[in-house]
Amino acid sequence: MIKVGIVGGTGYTGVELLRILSAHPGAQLTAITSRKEDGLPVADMYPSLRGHVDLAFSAPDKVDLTQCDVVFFATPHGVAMAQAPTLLAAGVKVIDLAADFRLKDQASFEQWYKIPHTAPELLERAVYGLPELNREAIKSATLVANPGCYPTTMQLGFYPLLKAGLIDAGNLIADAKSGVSGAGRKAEIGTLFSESSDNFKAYGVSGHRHTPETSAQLQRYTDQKVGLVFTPHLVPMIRGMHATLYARLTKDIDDAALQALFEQQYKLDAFVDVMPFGSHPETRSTRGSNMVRLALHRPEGSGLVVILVVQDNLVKGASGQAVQCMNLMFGLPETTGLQHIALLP
Ligand SMILES: NC(=O)C1=CN([C@@H]2O[C@H](COP(=O)(O)OP(=O)(O)OC[C@H]3O[C@@H](n4cnc5c(N)ncnc54)[C@H](OP(=O)(O)O)[C@@H]3O)[C@@H](O)[C@H]2O)C=CC1
Ligand SMILES: CC(=O)N[C@@H](CCC(=O)OP(=O)(O)O)C(=O)O
Repeated sequence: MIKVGIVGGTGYTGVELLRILSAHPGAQLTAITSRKEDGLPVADMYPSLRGHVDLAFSAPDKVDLTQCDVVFFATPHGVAMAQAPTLLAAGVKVIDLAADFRLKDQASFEQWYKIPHTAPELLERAVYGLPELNREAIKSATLVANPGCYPTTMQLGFYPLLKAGLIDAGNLIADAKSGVSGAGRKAEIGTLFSESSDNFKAYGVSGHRHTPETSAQLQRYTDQKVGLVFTPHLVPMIRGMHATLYARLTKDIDDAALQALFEQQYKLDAFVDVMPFGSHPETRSTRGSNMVRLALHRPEGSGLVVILVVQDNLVKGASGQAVQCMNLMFGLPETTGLQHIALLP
């Protein structure tokens, strides 16, 4: 059994890790930290886990995480970089759900995240944890940078077209919407019920930190200079993410060939569903599951291809993807513990 530690077990991605890992046949939950809930049984805070998780939260300084085989950081940016060096030196694998190791360039990290990077020597060692595009590297990784939720949708949608050289990489547009759980469990005015329900707004329009993350990753797959305009929006739902991606086609290709390109690309990927051409994937078709569903469209006379991508921001956008990486890092079948079917309605 893989001994698992979770730093930040009370947050939304932390409890999602608990939900998935408590039913994972190869994982043994060993330590779960919280600074505020030290000593509280996990199931007292989250009754859905009664009978499944019999551990209590521990203050981070009271647990020896070096006894674990892998530690997940479900914490704000800056926490994993402080603790990863010690854990890695002790032979513990680390999966960070935050952004500490996603950008290879320290200056870019510090510019976008507004905190100093305290472990820049680990940036090269970190492997970007998007299995569909980086599977082999993840298998031998000791430090994984789990992608952001929006970047997962953008990369999986644009990648086949970029790799095939079919689009103008300098003019990619992503218009994306997230449920409010994307902002985490911490108290903030913008996520109050009376602010976020019955309301709809864009944010981060002039610059969001997921733009440099996505551009840097997409740049690996094309010789053209990637240019991306990304606009996130907050929608009044709890879970779910919908990205509408636009790209200009630079080569002649018919609808059937476009569809075949995506089907061929993802035919071995259990968690990417290429829906029939012209479909309209719904966020609820991924709710609680590790699936990404996508569909292609060609608006009449526009010269554009539109890719619709949906996922659950807390599962494929965060904790499910992190467990998918863990499975690869420990030589388990990639789908282990991740085959939940989405909740409907
Ligand atoms: N929500 C989402 O959809 C996604 C989130 N992410 C990223 O995952 C990370 C976690 O997100 P989320 O679960 O939403 O966040 P939450 O705010 O819901 O939870 C944060 C957790 O971290 C703990 N924590 C906070 N500060 C510290 C600290 N200094 N040291 C140790 N533990 C700390 C908190 O518990 P306590 O205060 O008790 O210690 C809490 O358990 C973030 O970096 C986020 O950007 C990535 C993809 C999607
Ligand atoms: C709705 C909402 O607020 N979403 C978050 C993204 C969550 C995520 O993926 O975060 P990290 O890159 O920080 O890990 C945001 O836009 O900041």
